[in-house]
This record gives sequence, C-alpha cells and structure tokens, in this order.
Amino acid sequence: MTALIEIKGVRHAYPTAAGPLPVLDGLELSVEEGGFCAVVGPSGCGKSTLTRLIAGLMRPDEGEVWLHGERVRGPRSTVGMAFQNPVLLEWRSILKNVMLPLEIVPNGLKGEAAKDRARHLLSLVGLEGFEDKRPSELSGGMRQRASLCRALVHQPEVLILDEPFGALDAFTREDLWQTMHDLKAKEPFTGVLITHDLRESIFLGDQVVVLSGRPARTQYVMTIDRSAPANLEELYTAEAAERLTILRHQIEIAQGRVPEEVAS
Ligand SMILES: Nc1ncnc2c1ncn2[C@@H]1O[C@H](COP(=O)(O)OP(=O)(O)OP(=O)(O)O)[C@@H](O)[C@H]1O
Repeated sequence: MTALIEIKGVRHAYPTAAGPLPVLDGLELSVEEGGFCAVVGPSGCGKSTLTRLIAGLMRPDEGEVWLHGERVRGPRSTVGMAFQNPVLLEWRSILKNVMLPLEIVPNGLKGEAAKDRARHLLSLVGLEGFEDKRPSELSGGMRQRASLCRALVHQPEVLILDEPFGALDAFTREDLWQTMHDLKAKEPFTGVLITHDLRESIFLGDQVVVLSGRPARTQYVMTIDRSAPANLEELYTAEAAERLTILRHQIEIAQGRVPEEVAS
C-alpha cells in the first residue's frame, strides 16, 4: 500500500488584527490509498484548516502536502468535499445537483453518461425515484445522501467529509454511517473525515487521528482493522468501549484537562 495523502511537518498561522494566530504546528498525517482517516480534536484546533490544505484551497506557511505523489500547490478537481450543511441548489433537481461537479471538472462525463452516473450513485444511497425532486422536498438525511453523491460523482481520488453527519438525528446518522460503508465498497475512495463524534470515528475510520489543542499537532493515532464488513453491532462490543475510552482520554489531554503523563 502506498500513501495517497502525505502531510509533512505542516505549520500554519492565520494573520489576524491581534497578530498571527498559529493553527497548525508541525502536523504529520499519512493516509494509504483506499484508507479512511477520521480526524478528531478539540473545537477550533485546526481540523477544517487541514481539509483546506489537502484540497489545495490554501497553502501552509511551512511543510508539504502531497496527493498521489504530487505536491499540492493549488485547488484540485480530484478532491470531493461534503460538509455539515449540504448546500444543494434549490433551483436544480436532485439529479442536476449531483451532476454539478461534472459540469465543472475538466473532461467530466457529459449528457446521458453524466445522468447515468448520477442516477447510479443516487440508487446506491437509496434515493432512486427522487431524482426529479427539489432539495427542499427531501429530509435532512436525504439531502446529505445527495450531497455525498455529488462529492463522489467525478470519481475523486480523495473524499473529504467535514462533519457531514453533525446536524442529523442519532438514528439518521447511524443509517448514514452504514451507507458510507456500502458506498465505499462499491465506489472506492480515500477518505478524510472530520468529526466530533468518537463513535463515528471508530465506526468509519481505519485510522483515527487525534489532534492536540491549537496549534494542532498529531497527538495520537489509532489504527482499526477493517477487514470484516462493518456492522453497527460492533459499536457495542468491549473492544469498541476500550477504544472509546482511549480516545476520550486523548481528547481530554488535547483539551488540557488531563496532563499527558497521567494518560500514558
Ligand atoms: N481565515 C481565517 N482567518 C483567521 N482565523 C481563522 C481563519 N480560519 C480559521 N481561523 C481560526 O483558526 C482556528 C482553527 O479553525 P478551524 O476551522 O480549522 O478549526 P476546527 O478545528 O475545524 O474548528 P471546529 O472544531 O470548531 O469546527 C480557529 O480559531 C478559527 O477561528
């Protein structure tokens, strides 16, 4: 396996009226091709900044970001993104919302091929029959499913998910977690998931990275074997409870609520 995403010694500070605000401090991250990395950390530690760096939407002050052996120096169409707010365009049908990236990326599918691709993805997430609806006619969970299809329609190398399930109720969220696993089995991608939900991180990730408080560095990395098909029942095992305890402890360290030596 080769690393598809490599982040090496990334440092970044935002200029503010009060002077530079250091956000990332020597961050290291490596995600293998086909891997799914869940990133957790205290609020405001720099998680979204990390996603913007991977997508090439900004460049770090120091350090390097590599995607598939190429240094990231600008925005890349080979990255798909989905956010907590699905931001679908109300004047377009669900099908046309999903097709949007194909109109923007160079060499995207056109015409019937584009429609077939969008329809295929919508059927994979259980939205067959909703292609002609407007976004406001769908529930929040359905809109988020459509947004996932839109993020994947141009077969991006990397799918970045920034708290995509954060605004959903607990049952819908768990449904979407299972949908993510089904999607990944049929539409393989390399994923980075930003989340505040530790259960989500261990259910979806094969790697969970805990960032320290701001300025963030990589504080702790947990790897999870994903060779067996995912099943929500696995969240109720002793192994899951142990993982959650470890991660909760790491978050407390990151928040400065527990000294590092107490946890180790
Ligand atoms: N463009 C900007 N200019 C100045 N400061 C910024 C900018 N973008 C983000 N920040 C600040 O940088 C810090 C990190 O922001 P970021 O959104 O990356 O954190 P986060 O971990 O994703 O936050 P949250 O967990 O609350 O979603 C925050 O203090 C934020 O206010």
